[in-house]
Amino acid sequence: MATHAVRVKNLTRQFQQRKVLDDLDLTIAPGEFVALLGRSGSGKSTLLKAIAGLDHDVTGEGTLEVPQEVAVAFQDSRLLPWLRVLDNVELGVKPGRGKAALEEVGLKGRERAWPAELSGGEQQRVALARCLVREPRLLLADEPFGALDALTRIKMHALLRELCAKHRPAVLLVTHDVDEAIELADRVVVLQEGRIGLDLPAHDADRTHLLSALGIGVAA
Ligand SMILES: Nc1ncnc2c1ncn2[C@@H]1O[C@H](COP(=O)(O)OP(=O)(O)OP(=O)(O)O)[C@@H](O)[C@H]1O
Repeated sequence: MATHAVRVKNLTRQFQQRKVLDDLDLTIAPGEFVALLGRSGSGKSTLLKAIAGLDHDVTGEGTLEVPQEVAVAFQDSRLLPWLRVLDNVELGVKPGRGKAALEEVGLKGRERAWPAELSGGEQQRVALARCLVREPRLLLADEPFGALDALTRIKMHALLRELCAKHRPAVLLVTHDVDEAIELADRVVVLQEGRIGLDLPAHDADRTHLLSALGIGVAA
């Protein structure tokens, strides 16, 4: 088995003259769940897009080793409104696995619904099902729960944990939420000045320390 699911070395990305990612290194082991924190504008989405292969302008002498089986989930579900739920899930893959994937995310019986008939949380479930049918070795998620209410977010955390335990993809989850990072991930990394400035096992990650790394002071 490969020793890593993702290996990024010396990755640089600049916009005009400004380096957003500056010689960045990051390795993720197979099946490892990594949460990526960082201040707003620190380059989290830029890194995710580069790893997803959605950015063709990354530069540097870098290495970017990413498996072929990658699935990406965004803050909005990006479902196509003119396709029914099942067709959204099976878009671009061999049909047949969508029904089971929808059942796994708790949407049995909703295969023929239109995206607009679903709640925000249900739409994110469909987006997760769409990831699942791709049997990804790597799941990239850019604040997938950011737009959900607190209760729905808690339910989605439980679902994501369950799906990850079962399918064991490597995960890179971008989040603003320190508690979400500690709760879900095996490892928490913080993007600072274009590089991974802090890299800790989640069980060692201290909330106050992480908040201060993000520039958020906490009153004692
Ligand atoms: N296409 C682009 N053209 C110019 N600048 C860009 C482009 N994409 C991103 N940037 C800049 O790169 C920086 C990092 O953006 P990015 O979206 O990666 O940050 P982020 O950490 O994901 O932020 P947030 O937490 O607010 O979503 C920002 O200053 C942004 O303005």
